[in-house]
Amino acid sequence: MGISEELDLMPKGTSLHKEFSFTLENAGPNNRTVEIQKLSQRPPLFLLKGILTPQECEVLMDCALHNNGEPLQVAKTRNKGGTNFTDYRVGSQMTWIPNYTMQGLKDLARQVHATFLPHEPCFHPRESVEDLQVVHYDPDGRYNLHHDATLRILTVLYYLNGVSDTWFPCADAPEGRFVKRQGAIDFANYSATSNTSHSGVVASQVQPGDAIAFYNYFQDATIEWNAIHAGLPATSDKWIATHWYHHVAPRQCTNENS
Ligand SMILES: O=C(O)CCC(=O)C(=O)O
Ligand SMILES: [Fe+2]
Repeated sequence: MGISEELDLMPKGTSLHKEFSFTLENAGPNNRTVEIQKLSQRPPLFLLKGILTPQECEVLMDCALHNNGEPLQVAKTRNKGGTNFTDYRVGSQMTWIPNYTMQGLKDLARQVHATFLPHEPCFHPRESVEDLQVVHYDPDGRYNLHHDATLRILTVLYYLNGVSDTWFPCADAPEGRFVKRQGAIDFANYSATSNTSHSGVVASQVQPGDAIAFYNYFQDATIEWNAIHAGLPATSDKWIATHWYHHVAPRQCTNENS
């Protein structure tokens, strides 16, 4: 389950290039060469330079804003009992773009899958990748520290307007850096504020159309807790889109799209 040997063995800080070929709603070139740079080993975290064009980002934001005429939903805030963290977004609105409704979106998802999950037994889009979630944060909106599990083995997060600042406080941290208690992580030492100095890795200074990809599980299907992350307070309006990939057990494979 999970990462290819090629991506796993890449030293941190190095890059490789992959060809992608898709067209989102006729908004951009078919072929593109994407630089994939490794930002950390634990979790395996990658920056994808220019996987979308700025024009394609506009198409996605526009689609999210006019989704069937429905307004974006305001994300709920849920207090997880304790004052240390709220496991939800603050100051944001979101919607979903079904993968089958936008030309090229399925192709994008399929090609990302082929690069990042080559060992998965098959690719059945309706089972292995969720629809595209598009989120808008107001200035100062944020997503407090959390882990994307369960079931989501790979997260691919597209930065649509060049505002990023996704923080991975435990990236490449020594074992035991985080504390896991009674099934929950103690996040007390990691408040997602903009004025602390940030340990680990912060995905920052991206261009519209750059993305990050990271694995939430080890190959043996145990959870990679070092993948916890937060969306730091947005410095201005922030737009992201996310595809979450799931493991598909072999018995679920069908011939369709496999
Ligand atoms: O906004 C960000 O930078 C992170 C978003 C995130 O972690 C999520 O949507 O699961
Ligand atoms: Fe997340």
